Amino acid sequence: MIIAENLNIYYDSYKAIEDVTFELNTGETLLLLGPNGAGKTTLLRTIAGLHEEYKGKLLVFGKPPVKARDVISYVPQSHSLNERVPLKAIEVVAMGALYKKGLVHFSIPKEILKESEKALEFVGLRRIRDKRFAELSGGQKQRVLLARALVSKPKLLLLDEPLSALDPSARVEVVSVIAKIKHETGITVLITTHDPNPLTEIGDKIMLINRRLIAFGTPEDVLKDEIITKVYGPLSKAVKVGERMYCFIGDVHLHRREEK
Ligand SMILES: Nc1ncnc2c1ncn2[C@@H]1O[C@H](COP(=O)(O)OP(=O)(O)OP(=O)(O)O)[C@@H](O)[C@H]1O
Repeated sequence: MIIAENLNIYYDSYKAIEDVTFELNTGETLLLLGPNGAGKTTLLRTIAGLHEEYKGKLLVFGKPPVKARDVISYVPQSHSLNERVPLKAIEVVAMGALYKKGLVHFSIPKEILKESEKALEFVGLRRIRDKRFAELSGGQKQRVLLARALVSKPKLLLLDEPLSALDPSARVEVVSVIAKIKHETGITVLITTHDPNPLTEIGDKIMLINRRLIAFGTPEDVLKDEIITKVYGPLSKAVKVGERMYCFIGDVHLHRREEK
């Protein structure tokens, strides 16, 4: 469902992603891992059809991303909602459907309201339907944004660092909603992350990039000392605990490069 072949992504003459090739099947969850500046957001935005400066092959459901945008939902790293606008949670969710239909409404059509309530219920937040978005906790806000992304019934969900800036208990809340999306909807999910550990259980595949593709495969294939040390240095370590892989890494790579 996503095919990339010799993909190069540019910002003018700067090549942010170089010669990346991979395929992801429908319904799989992919963790996109790499240090600061590796190109994770760039790759995600290109797959979302939001950045079109690329060469090589890139197909999403057999189409160039920009032609598949009606079935893609993208949740950026930091949301762009102006929290001074007193929107209720339910209104934020409904925006996900209104945008996709190109509608600008002062009142939410009944059908969209119903779908938005269902989406809020799915993320476990029906009870805060009428609370102001700005007053929600970090974990609740992220779950409302997931509901907003789901309300348009996407086939592909792209999440940019969904756990950053969340405390550990909020992370658990958000990971359990992402797990529910994976297990109950069949939506294909791509997640960029600095830290794969909270997500290794739900990642079918991991892609490790540092401008170029370093590794692509199952967590067991990729989270190996000889692979992660290539990107994160000799102190990084992969560990298996029970059936799960974990890795100890730091965002040291680019800092180290800058010091040279
Ligand atoms: N709008 C832009 N114009 C020019 N260069 C950009 C732009 N956005 C990103 N870049 C550059 O492209 C490279 C990849 O950036 P990107 O944000 O995709 O990395 P990332 O892996 O998501 O990083 P982080 O983990 O820090 O968010 C970096 O060198 C960055 O400076």
